Order: sequence, then C-alpha cells, then structure tokens
Amino acid sequence: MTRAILTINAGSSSVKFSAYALPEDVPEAEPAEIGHGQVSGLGGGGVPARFEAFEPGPDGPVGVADDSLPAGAGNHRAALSAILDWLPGHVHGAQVVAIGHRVVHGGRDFAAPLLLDPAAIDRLRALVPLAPLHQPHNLAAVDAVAALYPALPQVACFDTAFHRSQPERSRLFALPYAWFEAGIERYGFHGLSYEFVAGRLPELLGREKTGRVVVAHLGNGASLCGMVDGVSQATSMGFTALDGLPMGSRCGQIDPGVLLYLMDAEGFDSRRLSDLLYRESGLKGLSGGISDMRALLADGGTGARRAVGYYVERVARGVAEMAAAIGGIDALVFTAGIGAHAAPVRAAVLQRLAFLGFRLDPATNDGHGPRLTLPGDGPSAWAIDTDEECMIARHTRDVVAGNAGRGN
Ligand SMILES: Nc1ncnc2c1ncn2[C@@H]1O[C@H](COP(=O)(O)OP(=O)(O)O)[C@@H](O)[C@H]1O
Ligand SMILES: CC(=O)OP(=O)(O)O
Ligand SMILES: [Mg+2]
Repeated sequence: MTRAILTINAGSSSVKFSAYALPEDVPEAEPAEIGHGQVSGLGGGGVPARFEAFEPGPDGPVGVADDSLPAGAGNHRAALSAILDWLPGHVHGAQVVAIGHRVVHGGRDFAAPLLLDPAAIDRLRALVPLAPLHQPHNLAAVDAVAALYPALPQVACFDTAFHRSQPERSRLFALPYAWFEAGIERYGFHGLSYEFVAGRLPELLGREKTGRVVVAHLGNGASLCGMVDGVSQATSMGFTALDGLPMGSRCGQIDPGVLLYLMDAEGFDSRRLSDLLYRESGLKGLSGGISDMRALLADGGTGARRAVGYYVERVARGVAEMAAAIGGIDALVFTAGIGAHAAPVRAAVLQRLAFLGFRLDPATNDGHGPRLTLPGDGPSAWAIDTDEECMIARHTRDVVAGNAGRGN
C-alpha cells in the first residue's frame, strides 16, 4: 500500500492541506502530491469563508469539493474539523504514516523540524502569546490529530527556523543587551515559504550561486527576506509576526511611542492593544474594513486606494532596506497570494523601485511572470507561487525516516 504524508498549514486567513505519496524504497525521493485544498477567507475582512479541494486528474487538478463548508463555519476551528472530516475519505487507500504541521513560532529552542511529543508541545504552547493569530491554530491541529489518531507521528515545521542563520546585527533590537540574552530578538517568519523559494532560485536565475536576492512574501501576513546564495541574512518580521510590512489586519512597523500613548492617554490594556494591532489595523484598518487584497483592488474606493497606496509604499521601502542589509540586489522575487497574483501591486512596487534599476515588463507582469522585468543590466524581478506544504512534506519525510534533527 502507498505510504502517504498529510500536511496542515494554518495561516492567519486560511488553513491549507495536502496529501503526498512517498515513493516506495527511495527514502530521499520527492513526495508526490496526491491532492490539496484550503479553507480560505478566515480573516473576515471582505470575503466569505470557502472550502476547496482538488485531486489530480489527467488534465490537471480537478475540484472535488467546493463551498461545502457548513453554514457559519467561518473560523479556524470549523475549518480544521471540516478538513479532518474530509481527508480520510480522499487519500485513496494510501496508508497515512505521518502528519506534518506548519508551526509558526519555534522560539530559540527549535531550529529544525521536530517529531512532536507532549513535552515539546507544552514548550510550543508557551509561545502562543508571541503568535496569537497562528500558534493556537497550529497547536489545535496537533491536538485534534492526536485525539483522532494517537499513534500517528506528528512533525512540527517552524516558520522561524530558516532565519536562524541571520547574523546577530539582524537579530538585535536596540534594547539593553540583557533582553537579547533573555530571548527578545527578531526571529522572523514565513521561513517555510522562503526555504521553498530559495530552493527554486538556481533554476529561476539560471545559476548555482544565486547572489543577493530579496523575497517578498505577500500573503495575508507579509514579510521580506534578504538572502545571499539562498541563506537568510535579514527579514522584516521580528519577535512576533506584527513587525515590518502592513498586512491584512496587522499594522506592521509602528512607532512604539504610539502604544505608550494609547496606554497612558486612552487607557488601553494589552488585550485591547493586541486586538488593535493584530486584528483591526493594516489594510483593514486603513480601508475601513477590507483586509483582502483582491477585494480591495476590485473595490477601488477612497479607503481601498489609501490602503493599497500605503501597502505599496511600505513594500517598496522595505525592499530597499533589505537590499541595504545584503549589500545590493540582484533579484527580487514576489510570492504568496498577493505576490504571485496581484499584478497591479507588483507593477506599482517595481515602478517605485526604478531607481534601483528595475525595468518593469508590463506584459509579463500582467501574465504573472515568472519574469517581470525587461532584459538588461539591472536587477531582475520574478513572480512565483510558494509551496509551504511541499516543504512541510519534505521535512516530515526526513524526520520520520530519522534523517533530520529531533530538536535540541
Ligand atoms: N488574484 C488575486 N489578486 C489579488 N490578490 C489576490 C489574488 N489571489 C489572492 N490574493 C490575495 O492574497 C491574500 C491571501 O494570501 P495567502 O498567501 O493565500 O494568505 P495566507 O497568509 O492566509 O496564507 C489575500 O489578500 C488575497 O486577496
Ligand atoms: C507568519 C504569518 O504571518 O503567516 P501567514 O501569512 O500565513 O498569516
Ligand atoms: Mg500563508
């Protein structure tokens, strides 16, 4: 019987899932996707929740379920239970040998994918306050699977792990150094996505040494990573997934003095601040309620234009900052929901960055690349789909086969 791995990726606005077959007798062979799907629209902000699933057919993926989410089931918990109900009937007789999860925060303890046990799960639960839009959903998926299938190995794959290569200057905040020693540092996130993109760079750029590349992961959450030869040197997210770029409902970089003012002058406590910064700000806050980029571009009203304008401005400034961190820029890669699909956003960012030598090719940008710039001496820009699920499947295969670390 075919052995299979399932993956679960709970993001802030979606839960994505996939099933992969493990080729027999070739432990290092690439896991082959059997099917995938997602529940999207969980962040509220202008679009309804939607369940979609696909199985391979002779002419490409075939939709096998659509909008079948029970009425009112627009939250992560309902999404997860819909997925766990759906999956067992759709792995086609394959024997599921492990489940791999995206777990957003691994802190300092976990720098590599990890076979989960109760002690590790407890340590990850302690990181919930550092990733309130993600870690609770990631661990809820682990708990739900453990309750249904107690003997099934579960592997955690961390967003933070890819950035452990950052030099100390990129990890520091300008606080007393004792706080850094106590663990207050820029961890960085979206690491599974960056790892996937780093793996694609040699093929994309046509060279083994890929040089100075800035990757813009623009999804519901958004961040930038400056890498040299595929290794993370700097990233825009920090201690939590709040810092850096504005996002669907998160503020991104903000003057910390604003928070002190809201506490002192407006009586905000940490819960109200947390709601404001994580759930009411970003595109949603600026537009007056819409967090979804596709909905904003379709809307085009004053609030929507204000939100998209701020977003473009901050992405462009952020790319230039990342370029400074890695000593220049040879290529810029856009990925995730907005990066791979929102041509007007990419065009506006690249036009803002013309001073760095980017020459937008409007035709290929409208066609979603992969190359977005005209040939020439300047840096190139690209759009590709990321695949966090593929990275989770590879890591899970390696951990289960005993070829990877079990934490430290
Ligand atoms: N065709 C499109 N045009 C513009 N924006 C898009 C398009 N497709 C997806 N998006 C945007 O991508 C974002 C979701 O990105 P995604 O990476 O799927 O999110 P998550 O962070 O939940 O994984 C949403 O803002 C959505 O509107
Ligand atoms: C870390 C993060 O923001 O993830 P997502 O983009 O999936 O919400
Ligand atoms: Mg995501």
